[in-house]
Amino acid sequence: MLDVRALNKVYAGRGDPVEAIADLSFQVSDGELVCVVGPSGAGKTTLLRCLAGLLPATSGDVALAGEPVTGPPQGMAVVLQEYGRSLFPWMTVAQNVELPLKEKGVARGERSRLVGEALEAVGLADVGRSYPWQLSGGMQQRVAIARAAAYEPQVLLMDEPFAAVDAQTRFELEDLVRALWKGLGVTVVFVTHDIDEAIYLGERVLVLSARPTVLLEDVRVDLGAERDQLETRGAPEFARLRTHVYELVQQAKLGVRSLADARLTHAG
Ligand SMILES: Nc1ncnc2c1ncn2[C@@H]1O[C@H](COP(=O)(O)OP(=O)(O)OP(=O)(O)O)[C@@H](O)[C@H]1O
Repeated sequence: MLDVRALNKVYAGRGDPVEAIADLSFQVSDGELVCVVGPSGAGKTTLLRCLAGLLPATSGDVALAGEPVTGPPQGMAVVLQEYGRSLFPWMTVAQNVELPLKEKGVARGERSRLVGEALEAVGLADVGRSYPWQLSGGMQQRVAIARAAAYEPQVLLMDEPFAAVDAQTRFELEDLVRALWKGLGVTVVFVTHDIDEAIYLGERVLVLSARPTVLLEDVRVDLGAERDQLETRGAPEFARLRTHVYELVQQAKLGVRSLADARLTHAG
């Protein structure tokens, strides 16, 4: 579904050029949920923006379902951290969710059905007529997720979407993403700086090096399809994965740029 080959991104501004991404190649299959972690400034947001067609690559290719991504493709939806800025305050919740469907050319009756279903799916069936600013931060982020879900994208890109909500809400939203992912069969790429979140959510975790970014390891997460905040996070395999990914990120911060060079003190 997503094919990233030899992606390189250099920001060439007025000052010295900044090489954010050195060389990244990976694939995401149809219906997979892949998380991306790495040290701060590792180029995670840059990668997501290149995937979304919001930023041109300096070299290399990104393809969505075999088609090169040269601008924002129809089949993608993006959810960002700053829900406050991604919803229009003068539109009701339902109008916010409906807007991309209008732009897509979906007929009125179908739009109303999709908006209703999406708000229902995120547990906000009752607030369609409210305005975003009347809702809590967690609820606003649910609206942003409902808007992405209603659009029925092939690929959903999420950039630290839960960084600004409290821990309790964050757990609920993580379970919502897993439920929507399963329900919609959508392909998800989820960027986070939170290692536990990446492991809890993902089927794979891509661990990035520090800038300029390369892929340190593509870690497979075998925690089963059904995940539970208490049970899954308490499982020995979760602890093993967390230790492994934590060590990799620490090594990345020290400048390690390949798995072969990483000094991992814990087995596995
Ligand atoms: N528009 C820009 N012009 C120049 N440099 C930029 C620009 N945007 C990002 N960078 C630089 O590219 C590098 C990667 O930034 P990016 O925001 O992608 O990292 P990140 O991994 O998402 O960071 P964080 O985890 O802190 O959110 C950083 O060194 C950043 O300063």
